Amino acid sequence: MSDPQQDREEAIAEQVSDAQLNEPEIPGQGPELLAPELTEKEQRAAEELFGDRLDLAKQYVSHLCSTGIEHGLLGPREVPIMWSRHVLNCAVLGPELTAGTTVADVGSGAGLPGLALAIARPDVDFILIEPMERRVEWLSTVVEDLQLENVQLIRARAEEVTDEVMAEVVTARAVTALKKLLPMTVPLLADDGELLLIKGRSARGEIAAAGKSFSKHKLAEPTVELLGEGLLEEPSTVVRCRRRSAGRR
Ligand SMILES: C[S@@+](CC[C@H](N)C(=O)[O-])C[C@H]1O[C@@H](n2cnc3c(N)ncnc32)[C@H](O)[C@@H]1O
Repeated sequence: MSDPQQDREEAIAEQVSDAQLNEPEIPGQGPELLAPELTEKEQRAAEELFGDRLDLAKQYVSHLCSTGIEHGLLGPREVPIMWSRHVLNCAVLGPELTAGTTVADVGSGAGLPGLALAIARPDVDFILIEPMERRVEWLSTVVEDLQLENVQLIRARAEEVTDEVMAEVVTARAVTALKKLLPMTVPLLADDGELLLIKGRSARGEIAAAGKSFSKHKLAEPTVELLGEGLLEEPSTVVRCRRRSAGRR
């Protein structure tokens, strides 16, 4: 039987895929649309997660809702839910990060979660890995416009940069199912590093389907956590998993 939540997640992944490029604009909702107003609840969450960098987050959302849609990175239907479903949903990982560490975000697309987190956590360095030229160009424009000094962009597939990227945390959202995602993300992790993978209710099913992949990749048992409970209308489901350090392998 199909899982409605999983169906919805797949729909989001599709909406942010290239197919969206060819989708006709919804009448009256063209790329000229400004960023949506925050609801009261979103405002509270955004203030807590972005603090004094909320204006930067608003600029990012404006980019997503205008040039991001023009460039086909997201679909116009995402505009009303840009804060809740996308930016806040990603920014809830911010408090989980440690100052002075490096985070690699695999398959950043429109910067989710990488850019949302780089805005929320200027004390953490981010490496955004994205193979598609058009997306990297857009990311580069936004990083420059927002003057983010803690972001490095790499145009490549994650598998191509295992020799140059080593991060304490690797993030990913809507890239692929865990079984395929582990071989893409684990080689970028430092010893004792941690995967923080934004998933939906399909998380436990994906963990089961990944079977022995976790131990094969020298990972500890994964946990499924809800982040942003009480803060977001819909908390984010995150699969957290630590790489065992060399001494403990
Ligand atoms: C559906 S989009 C999701 C984008 C973004 N993470 C989000 O949640 O909106 C998947 C992204 O993963 C990228 N991608 C696919 N395979 C990849 C790989 N092997 N290494 C890095 N990125 C990859 C695609 O180019 C695309 O931008």
